Amino acid sequence: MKLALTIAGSDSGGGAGIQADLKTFSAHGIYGMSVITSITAQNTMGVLGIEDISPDMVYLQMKAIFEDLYPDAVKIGMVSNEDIIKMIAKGLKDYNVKNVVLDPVMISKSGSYLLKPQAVEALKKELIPLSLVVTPNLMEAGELIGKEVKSVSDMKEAAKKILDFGAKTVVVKGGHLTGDALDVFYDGKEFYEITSERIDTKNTHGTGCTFSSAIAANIALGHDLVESIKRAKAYITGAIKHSLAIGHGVGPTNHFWNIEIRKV
Ligand SMILES: Nc1ncnc2c1ncn2[C@@H]1O[C@H](COP(=O)(O)OP(=O)(O)OP(=O)(O)O)[C@@H](O)[C@H]1O
Ligand SMILES: Cc1ncc(COP(=O)(O)O)c(N)n1
Repeated sequence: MKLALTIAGSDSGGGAGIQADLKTFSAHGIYGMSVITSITAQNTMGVLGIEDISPDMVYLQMKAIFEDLYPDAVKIGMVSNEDIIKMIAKGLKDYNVKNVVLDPVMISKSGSYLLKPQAVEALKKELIPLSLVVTPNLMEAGELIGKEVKSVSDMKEAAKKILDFGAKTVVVKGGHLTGDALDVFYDGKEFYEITSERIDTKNTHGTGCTFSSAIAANIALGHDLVESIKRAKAYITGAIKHSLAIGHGVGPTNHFWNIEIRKV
């Protein structure tokens, strides 16, 4: 059995964060574990409140996992504040963690800050250098490099700059562009454009969480990075295609679409 860990925030509505990550791990046949950084009261319409977990408790969760159930890959999502970021970086170093997928979550689709704006520098300094792959969307890439990212050539320029912060590789996600859903992967040598059809739906809550945890799941399964990203892209495209029109706002991605039972 392969093991994967998500270090992220809880989404009570089940569409993003820890809940999306664990569903993604399960759908890949992987045993999922979690380190919760923050609890959000959230649904498809928005975030009602956020309560961060203490940095010591974040570290203790990491200790509990790394000293007993060492994961094959780790995904990091919402990290909320500078003290939590520093504690996660300490844990990753103390336990010599290598296969880290960092989704630099900053603002929810509904507009709430999931990372304090003043903590962006800590994220850059402490967590990016410990990551195998960083997966910013257009806005996050822009915040990281201090310049708007609006086109495929901007995405390539951003990927290069993010590599300079110490990431080993980067995927800049183009989910918020128009046209095909095009992401750019850069490994320091080659650029890859990863493209799928754009699905016409408003129900995209949790797409970034699902994509990054699918990359981690495929790494845990033993695939190389390019293959893991390709498989994760196929997975997120299916999860958006079958997304759920539930709740009154932006519905979530769906993880269990391939088994259908129909009375005939
Ligand atoms: N409508 C869509 N159709 C197909 N693929 C999409 C669509 N929207 C996003 N994607 C893909 O989903 C993945 C996640 O990208 P996106 O840019 O939505 O991330 P994100 O903004 O970080 O997500 P989140 O807001 O959940 O954090 C990318 O591979 C992107 O290309
Ligand atoms: C706990 C948590 N983590 C991440 C997201 C980002 O997802 P989205 O941008 O789709 O709202 C979220 N809303 N909540």
